[in-house]
Amino acid sequence: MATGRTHRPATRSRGIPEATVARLPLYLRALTALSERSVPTVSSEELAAAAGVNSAKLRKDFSYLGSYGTRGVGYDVEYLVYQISRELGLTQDWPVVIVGIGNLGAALANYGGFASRGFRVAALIDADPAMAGKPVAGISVQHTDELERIIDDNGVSIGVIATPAGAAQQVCDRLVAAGITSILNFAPTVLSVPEGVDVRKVDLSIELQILAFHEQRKAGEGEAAEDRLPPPPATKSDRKGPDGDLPAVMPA
Ligand SMILES: NC(=O)c1ccc[n+]([C@@H]2O[C@H](COP(=O)([O-])OP(=O)(O)OC[C@H]3O[C@@H](n4cnc5c(N)ncnc54)[C@H](O)[C@@H]3O)[C@@H](O)[C@H]2O)c1
Repeated sequence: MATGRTHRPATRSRGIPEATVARLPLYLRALTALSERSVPTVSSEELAAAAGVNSAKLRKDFSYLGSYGTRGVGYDVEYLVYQISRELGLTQDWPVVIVGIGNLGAALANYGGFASRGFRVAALIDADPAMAGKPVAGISVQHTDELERIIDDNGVSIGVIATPAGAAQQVCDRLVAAGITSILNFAPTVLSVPEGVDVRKVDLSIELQILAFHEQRKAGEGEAAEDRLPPPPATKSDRKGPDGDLPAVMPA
């Protein structure tokens, strides 16, 4: 559910548009589910439906990978899993540091989905001296004083920021100065980074606000539709007797 933009031009060096890159994880998730069910091949329509993407778009996306499928057979599931994983750089291990081990940082550290996708949590870092040495998800939390050494020792290139918003830019600057070139930011603030550093922002409250907008529109459409409807015809129960309740449809 990552949202936001990377600070990158619209196309990558190998000519794959950023929008295609953003859909590759969706295909990969759908393909992994098929692979786990030992499904050997899949049509573009089936895969598009499973990934929630338009099938013409999917075929165009796969053409960037040089994958065209076989007419009448579809795409080879295992090979596509490999191709997309390779394209996304998931065939290698990516050590990740999480900075800010509060509610969110601890939940992220405990999330098993990172490791299974090639993202190994190499270190947990927090500014609170009382946290230092405490085990979270089986890893001992280290103090921010150690940040640069930890990144260097572990060859980390991806940092996750889960600190309060007020601390995020300063943490980001230190991560970048220490050699981090990709940041996943959960703090509700916009980070400034130099050229060549990618930032992805995850903000659940923004997602909820977008849903609220759609809910409001649906409610508005419902009310407008009701306004357009002619009044329903009076039924027997509407026409209660003189000593009953008021009729729902008043006589003209
Ligand atoms: N993106 C989302 O959808 C989402 C969801 C929930 C929370 N958040 C955000 O995530 C952040 C963390 O939320 P939380 O509920 O875990 O907060 P929290 O208060 O439980 O944890 C914050 C942790 O950051 C540490 N910290 C503070 N300054 C630091 C610094 N300079 N360097 C390193 N560590 C530092 C604190 O010691 C604390 O352990 C907040 O910015 C919050 O708004 C985002």
